[in-house]
Amino acid sequence: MAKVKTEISKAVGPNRKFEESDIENLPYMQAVMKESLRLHPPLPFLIPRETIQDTKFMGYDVPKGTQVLVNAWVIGRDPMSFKPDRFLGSKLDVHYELIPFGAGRRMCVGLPLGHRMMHFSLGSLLH
Ligand code: HEM
Repeated sequence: MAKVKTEISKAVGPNRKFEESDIENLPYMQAVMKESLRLHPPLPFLIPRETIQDTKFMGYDVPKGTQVLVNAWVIGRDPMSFKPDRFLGSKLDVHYELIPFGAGRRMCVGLPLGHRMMHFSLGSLLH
């Protein structure tokens, strides 16, 4: 928390409000958000999907019409320690590195908006 506040103080200063354009200059705050989403995904099972045809996946037969859930909560529990630095320098949309918004061609189309809203809210609060 102290590290994010210091970063915001340096980038924004005391004489104006936090602005959306400040987000790109706050790499540590972005890393904190990624680490928080990894450990606490808002949609722990993402969005349920259904197979449209009989499928063989990693040796398993998955019949047509099967509901498929991805347990992002469990996937994001390893490692358990809160260490934002692990995300410094990474991009949110890197394939399968971070999956609270899903992955692949049906991943969240609202990612850019959700991403901005979350960072803007957190940045404004801490500033
Ligand atoms: C923190 C904010 C959000 C999170 C964590 C989130 C998460 C997700 C997840 C996990 C999926 C399923 C992806 C998959 O199956 O691979 C999804 C799909 C979707 N999201 Fe979001 N979402 C967020 C914000 C938004 C916003 C702000 C919008 C719209 C303005 C939005 C619109 C959609 C739509 C339309 C889909 C369906 C995409 C498809 O099936 O092709 N989401 N979201």
